[in-house]
Amino acid sequence: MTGTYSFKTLYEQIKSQKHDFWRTNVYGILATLLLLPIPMLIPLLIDEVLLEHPGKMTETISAFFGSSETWVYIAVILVMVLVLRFTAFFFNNQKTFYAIKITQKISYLLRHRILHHLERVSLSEYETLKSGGIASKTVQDVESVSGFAGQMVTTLLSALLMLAGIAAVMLWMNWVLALLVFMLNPLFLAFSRILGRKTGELLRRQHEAYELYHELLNETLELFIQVRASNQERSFFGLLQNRAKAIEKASLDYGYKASVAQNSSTLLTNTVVDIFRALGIAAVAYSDLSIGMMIAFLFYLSTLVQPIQQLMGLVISYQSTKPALERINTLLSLGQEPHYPHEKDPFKNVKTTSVALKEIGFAYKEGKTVLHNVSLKAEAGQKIALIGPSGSGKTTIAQIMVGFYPSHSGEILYGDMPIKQIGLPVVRENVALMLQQALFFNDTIRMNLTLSRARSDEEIYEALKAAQLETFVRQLEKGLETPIGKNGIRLSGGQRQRLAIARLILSDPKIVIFDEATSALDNATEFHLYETLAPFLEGRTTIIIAHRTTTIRQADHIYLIEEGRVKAEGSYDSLQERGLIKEDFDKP
Ligand SMILES: Nc1ncnc2c1ncn2[C@@H]1O[C@H](COP(=O)(O)OP(=O)(O)OP(=O)(O)O)[C@@H](O)[C@H]1O
Repeated sequence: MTGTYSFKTLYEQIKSQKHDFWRTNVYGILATLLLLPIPMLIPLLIDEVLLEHPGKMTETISAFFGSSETWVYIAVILVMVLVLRFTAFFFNNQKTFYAIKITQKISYLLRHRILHHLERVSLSEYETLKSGGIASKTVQDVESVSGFAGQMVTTLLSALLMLAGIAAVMLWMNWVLALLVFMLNPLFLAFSRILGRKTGELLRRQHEAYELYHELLNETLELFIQVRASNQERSFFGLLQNRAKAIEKASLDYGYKASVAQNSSTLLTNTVVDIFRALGIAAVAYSDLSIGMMIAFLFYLSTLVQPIQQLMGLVISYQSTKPALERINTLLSLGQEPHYPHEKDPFKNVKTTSVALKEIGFAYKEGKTVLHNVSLKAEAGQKIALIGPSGSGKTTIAQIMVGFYPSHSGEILYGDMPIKQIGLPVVRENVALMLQQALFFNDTIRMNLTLSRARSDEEIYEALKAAQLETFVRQLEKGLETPIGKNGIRLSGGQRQRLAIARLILSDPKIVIFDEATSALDNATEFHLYETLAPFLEGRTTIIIAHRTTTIRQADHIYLIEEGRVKAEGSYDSLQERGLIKEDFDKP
């Protein structure tokens, strides 16, 4: 399911719901056919009853009911009209039900497609996204597109049929007037295209204003503490106020002009109806058109307004759906992670495995190489450490190991098997990357530990114990069900890191990569934590990225990374002898 979404895709999706599509149309057609004769029935009574020109209708009623009383004619026709109207009402409701079903299905399919695409979006493309934009695209724009689909399903066929039916009846009544009426139709549609283009552009601006507002609101609330600590509330909320004002202006522009467009089309159609009313009276005065027929003709003329306005509305919303589709396509055209087939499994039936990078070259942006021919290896069960100054490329190496940025040169091997034959989901299932800054859901301790996987309380407490957090959690009134707040705000920095470590233990990976994962702890706590973690890490390939000498001392082998290159490697003692280990790499 790749590629962009177009009107053709929309059409295919409507078509794929064949049964509901046909039900909508059959009910629509039935309702239209039932409503079609209504405008003619009562006016015919004028000619045949009031003006005493007996015709087919009165003859049939007399033959059927054996009475020529005026009230019988009126009552029979009234009952017929009411039966037709109520049955059409029932069919119209059925039509609406199936049309809404199609519309909602299209909304769902479209959201499903966007979410499916986002699920596998490449990290480099993800970094360009703003969450507010995604929210408005997946909510407002999807609604616009599915709303248009619904409008098309309900109105297109029945409006055309109604138009054709009324045209036929009017031609039969007075072909000159009818032809005049129908010659005006293209004018109506051209007029609505112009209106549609104008309002479509204004709607696009309104959506853009919403998107800018959502983006900033999301970020400001996300980083609220930072904003407050920097005493920048006034500036951020000031900017938000400006964006709220921009929404007001864009919505006023769109709301007003869309309503003017709507009123203009009503005005145009009403004006035309008025002109034809006058022409109808002229036709009675100067031709053989009867009064009853003229009234019927005028009723049809008023009825004609409905399908014409429906078609005009469709043309207008086609124009405003175009920008919504364009915006949705900006999401659908984001690059995705490559799909590597799962041909080999180096993690199967082993406790751990080796990991190696072979001549990795990588740039986030073209021309700005971050890694130059980096080669390194951790044998199965070995602990290696990556050290080096800030910005030298250590985190990038860790992220490349788990396939976050696949557009690199060189090879990544697990158990001597290339990552391209293992598949990214399998690698991530078995290799845990502990981030510098662990991220948490605004949910309970349990959910943040298990990430919704099924785990027993016993397993969870065991992991908490290994991460030295068991006593703390047991003392909490709600225990594992305690909510930790937005990004774990109700926990201390150290508790957050320990929670992340408990999560790691619970996921039982074959390889662990610590990217400065314990940097928020003080020296003694960190030392103690690695000591506690020792049984868990024992025999598991471990890669530690750290600044502190206490952390890297436990490594079997150390790589010194500088400016994206492996500058030196060896044991802690050998590097120290060469004067390559500094207590703090960021200090000159
Ligand atoms: N997502 C990104 N997009 C563009 N450039 C990036 C991105 N992430 C990192 N960089 C750049 O790549 C270089 C290496 O960064 P990296 O985070 O790998 O360094 P590091 O050695 O882990 O640093 P630190 O010790 O401070 O965490 C830096 O110049 C950084 O600015």
